[in-house]
Amino acid sequence: MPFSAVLLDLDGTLLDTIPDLANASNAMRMELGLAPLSQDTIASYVGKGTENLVLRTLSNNPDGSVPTADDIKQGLEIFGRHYHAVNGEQAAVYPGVVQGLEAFKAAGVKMAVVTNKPTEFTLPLLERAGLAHFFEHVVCGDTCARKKPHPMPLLHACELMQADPQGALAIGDSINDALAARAAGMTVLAVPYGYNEGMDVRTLEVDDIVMSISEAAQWAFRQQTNNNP
Ligand SMILES: O=C(O)COP(=O)(O)O
Ligand SMILES: [Mg+2]
Repeated sequence: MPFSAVLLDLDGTLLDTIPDLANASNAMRMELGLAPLSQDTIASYVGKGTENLVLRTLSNNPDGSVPTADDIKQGLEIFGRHYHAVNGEQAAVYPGVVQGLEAFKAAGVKMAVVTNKPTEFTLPLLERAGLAHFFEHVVCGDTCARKKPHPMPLLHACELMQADPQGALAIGDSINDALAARAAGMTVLAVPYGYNEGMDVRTLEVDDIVMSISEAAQWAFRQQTNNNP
C-alpha cells in the first residue's frame, strides 16, 4: 500500500445524509413561512458547510431576496434544532464503505474523516452510523480556520496523523474535496454517487473516479503493484 493515510469526506462519500438534511432544511423553511424544496435541490446546496446550506436554502425564496446576516443566524439556530432531532435517522452507509474501510484498516493505513459538517453534528452521526471506530481523527467544518476547498483541513488531518500529505489519499464526492486535495498535494479519488453541488463528477480534476470506497481500496492497492512491478 503506497499510501500511509486515507482522508475520507463524509456527506455524499461515506453516508447519504440528504433525507435528514432535507427534513431539517424544510422544517426550517416551514417555520419561516417558506414552501419546502425537493431533496435534489437541497442536495445541490450541500458541500460547503452548514452556513452555506442555510444561506442557499433561504436564498431560494419567491421574491429572490438575499438573506441578511441576522436571517442566517436565525436560520442556523432553527436548522440546528431540527437537524439535531433527525441527524442519522435516515442516513444510510453507501454500499462498499464498510468493506473498503476494513480493507484499508487491514493494510495498516491510518484513516481520518475530513468533513465540512460542523463537529456537533459529525461526531454523533459517525457513532450512530457505526463508523466512528474506523477513524483515528475527525476534522470537521469548524475544526480549522478554513473549510474545504481550502487545503487546511486536509493538511491538519495529516499533521494529526503524522503523515506526509504527498503520501496521503483523499476520497470525496465534490469539487471541494478535489480542489482541497490538489492544493494539499495529495492523490485524490472521486465517487460518483454523492452530491457535487449538482455537477457531473467527471468535470472534477481528480486522479480517478471509483464506484465505491471498496473500489478505492482496490485502486490504492493497484498503485503499489504499478509502482513496484
Ligand atoms: O457539510 C457539508 O456541506 C458537506 O460535508 P462534507 O464535506 O462531508 O461533504
Ligand atoms: Mg461531500
